[in-house]
Amino acid sequence: MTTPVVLFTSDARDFDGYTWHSAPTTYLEAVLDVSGGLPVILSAFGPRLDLDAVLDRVDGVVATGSKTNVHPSHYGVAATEAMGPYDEVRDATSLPLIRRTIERGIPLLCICRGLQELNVALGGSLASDVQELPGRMDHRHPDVADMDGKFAIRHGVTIAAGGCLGRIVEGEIQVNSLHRQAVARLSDRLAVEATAPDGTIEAVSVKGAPGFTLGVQWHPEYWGAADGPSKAILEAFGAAIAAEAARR
Ligand SMILES: N[C@@H](CCC(=O)NCCCC(=O)O)C(=O)O
Repeated sequence: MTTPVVLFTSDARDFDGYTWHSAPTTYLEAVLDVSGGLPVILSAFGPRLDLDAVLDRVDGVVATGSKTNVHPSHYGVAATEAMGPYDEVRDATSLPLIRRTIERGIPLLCICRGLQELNVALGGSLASDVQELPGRMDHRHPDVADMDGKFAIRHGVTIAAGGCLGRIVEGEIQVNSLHRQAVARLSDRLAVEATAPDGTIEAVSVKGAPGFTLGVQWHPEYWGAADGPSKAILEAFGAAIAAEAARR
């Protein structure tokens, strides 16, 4: 069987006089090493892209995390500087990519910003600085310099029984947390798959989706091989992309 090919979203980052279309290596390596997919990064050229031309050639899609936030104009809210930073070329690529991937039944894994994009792409909205909302935890990463500290496992989430995620992991699991935005109005096309103790939606799936579709607010890619639930999620995505490769 040929190796499944997995498409990754990219961020537009300015460095050394260029704009780079890039994705963090942790997501790429987790899919390569745990899910068994060949990682390919999609350029963030938005409407200039023929998405079907690339989706004809892949077996899965990953929408990665990012420090940047989905531009609030995509969910009917006026943008402020405090709600940034933004990456509008990423939005212009990821949001239609997510919708078309779901329509075509191609396996889709959305992580952190990716979950937020999934909700917005399907008509939902986001809340900013959730740590400032009454009764909510601080979901931002710890104020430390090292990446292992930033991505440390540090709060529980309760998995909804019998759902897409519930068939992969059960009960309560421990996860890392590096976000200041979260789902506000959940798209009516999404089902809640996990919640944090403060009620923050931590995982979703697409109701009636023809293929594997999972969004998680935490980062299974970072401890992909070492952490049981993370590995189970990546392996379940691996099974879905392998089946897609065999079908295609
Ligand atoms: N920007 C959004 C999404 C957060 C996210 O994707 N975090 C992963 C990267 C975090 C980092 O490297 O600092 C939000 O803040 O909610």
